[in-house]
Amino acid sequence: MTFADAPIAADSFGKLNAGGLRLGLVDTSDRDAFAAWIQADSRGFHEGRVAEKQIDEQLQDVAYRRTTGVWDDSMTDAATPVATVSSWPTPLTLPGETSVSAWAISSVTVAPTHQRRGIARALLEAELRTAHSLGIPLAILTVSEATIYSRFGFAPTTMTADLEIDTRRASWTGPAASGRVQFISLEQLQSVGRGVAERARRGVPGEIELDDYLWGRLIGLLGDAKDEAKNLRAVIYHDAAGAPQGFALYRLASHATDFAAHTATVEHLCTVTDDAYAGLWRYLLELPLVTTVSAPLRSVDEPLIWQVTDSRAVRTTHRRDHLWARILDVTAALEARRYSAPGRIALDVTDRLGFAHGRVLIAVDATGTAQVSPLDGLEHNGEAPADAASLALTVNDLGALYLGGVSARTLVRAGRITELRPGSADAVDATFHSPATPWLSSWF
Ligand SMILES: CC(=O)SCCNC(=O)CCNC(=O)[C@H](O)C(C)(C)COP(=O)(O)OP(=O)(O)OC[C@H]1O[C@@H](n2cnc3c(N)ncnc32)[C@H](O)[C@@H]1OP(=O)(O)O
Repeated sequence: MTFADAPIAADSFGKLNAGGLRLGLVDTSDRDAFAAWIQADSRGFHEGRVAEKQIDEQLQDVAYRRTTGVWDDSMTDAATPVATVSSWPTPLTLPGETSVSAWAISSVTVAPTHQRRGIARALLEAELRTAHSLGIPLAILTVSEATIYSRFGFAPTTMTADLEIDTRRASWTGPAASGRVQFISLEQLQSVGRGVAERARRGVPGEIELDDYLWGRLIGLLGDAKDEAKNLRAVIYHDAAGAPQGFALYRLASHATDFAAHTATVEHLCTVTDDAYAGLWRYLLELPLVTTVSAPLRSVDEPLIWQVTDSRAVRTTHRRDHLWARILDVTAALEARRYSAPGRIALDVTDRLGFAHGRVLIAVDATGTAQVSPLDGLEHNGEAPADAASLALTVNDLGALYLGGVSARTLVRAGRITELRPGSADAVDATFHSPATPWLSSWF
C-alpha cells in the first residue's frame, strides 16, 4: 500500500453513501476515468475544458498523486465526478533548515449542482484521517478563499505580498553583483533551474519541493500557462565562478499610449544567494522602456525595499495569507523544526477533530532542538513545570505559530490565544522565532 491507494476513510465514505453518493479513488492509469476527474477539477474552478495535450501532461506528471472523487450515479453523466481532491506527501522546509513530510491538499472542488450538502467536509475530513493514518504530522494547502478551512483546523502560516515598483523612483543602491545575467530558454531553464529552485527552497521555511508538474507549470511549460509561455522571458544568474545561483521569469506588457512605459511582471524570481538576488533585481529594475515592475507573491520581508533610492517606490499593493497549515501530530511536527532560544513551554491544545487535542510540554535545549512530551503523563502529573511558559490555544493557532511567521503576542492581543502564565507569549515568540522569514513562493 502507498499513500495513493491507502483505504478511503470509512466515516466519510459512510456519510456520503447515506446521501446516495460514492466516495472513491480514481485509477489514474485509466485515461478515461482520470480525464473525467481532470475535467471536473477544471470545471470546479470555473476554468475551461481541458485540452487533450494537457490531459496527457497530467497523466504523466500528476498520476502519482492520490486522486479522489465523489460520484453521483443518478446523474446522466455519471462518469464525471461531482467533487474532486488531490493529495501527496511533500517535504516542507522548517526553521533551522530542517524539513518535515507534509500532506499537500489541492484541487478541492464540489460541483455547484451539489454544493452545501457536506461533500467538501467529508472530503477534507477523509484527507486528514488518511494523512494521520500514514503518520504524516501536518497537512498544508493554498486556498481560493480564506473563509473555508479554519473549520478543519487550518490557519495561515505564511503571508505574502504583491509588490509594485515605480522604477523611475527606484534607482539601485544595493551591492554590485559579482556575476552576470543572461537569457535562457524555458526548455534550458527546465533542467538548469530545477537545482537552483531546490537549493533555494531548502533555506526558506514554508517552501515545498516542487514535483514535475508544479515545476513545469511554474516555468510556463505545463498547464494553463503553456499558451502564454511565448510571452515569458527567462534570465539566469551565474556567480563569478560560473555557478547558477538564481533565475527570473517575467513578461512584458506595453502601455496603451506610451511605448516608454512598459510593465514587467515578475512571474517568479528565485535566488540561492544574496549576490544573485542583487544581480537579478537590479536587472529587472533597469529594464529599458519599463517604468513599472509588478511582482506578485513575494515575501513580506524583501531586502529589495532597502536596496533602492526611494523605498516608497516599492509599494505593497496586496498582503494576504498564502500557505495554510493543519497540525495532525503535535509531537512529530514540533520536534521536526529548530528553535531560536532554549526554554520550556506548556501548550494546552484544543482540536475539535481530536488529532492534536491535549497538553504537551516542549523542552528546547541550547542547540534549538525540542523534545515534546505529554503533560498528562505521570512524569508531569498534569502540571506545567514552574519554570515553563504556558499557553492555551486551538490547533489553528498552533499552525499559525508553527513556522515562526506569526507572533504569539499578536494572537494573545487578538483574543485567540490565552496566556496561562504572564509573559508566556513573549517566551514563545523568542523560541519560535524564525531567522528566515517564512514564505511560499508558488501555488499548489
Ligand atoms: C485547497 C483548495 O483546493 S482551495 C479551493 C477550494 N475550491 C474552490 O474554491 C472551488 C469552488 N468552490 C467549491 O468547489 C465549493 O463551493 C467548496 C469546495 C468551497 C465547498 O464545497 P461544499 O461541498 O459546498 O462545502 P460543504 O457543504 O461541505 O461545507 C462545509 C462547511 O464549509 C462552509 N463553506 C462551504 N463553502 C464555503 C465558502 N465558500 N466560504 C465559507 N464557508 C464555506 C459550509 O457552510 C460548511 O460549514 P459548516 O460545516 O461549518 O456548517
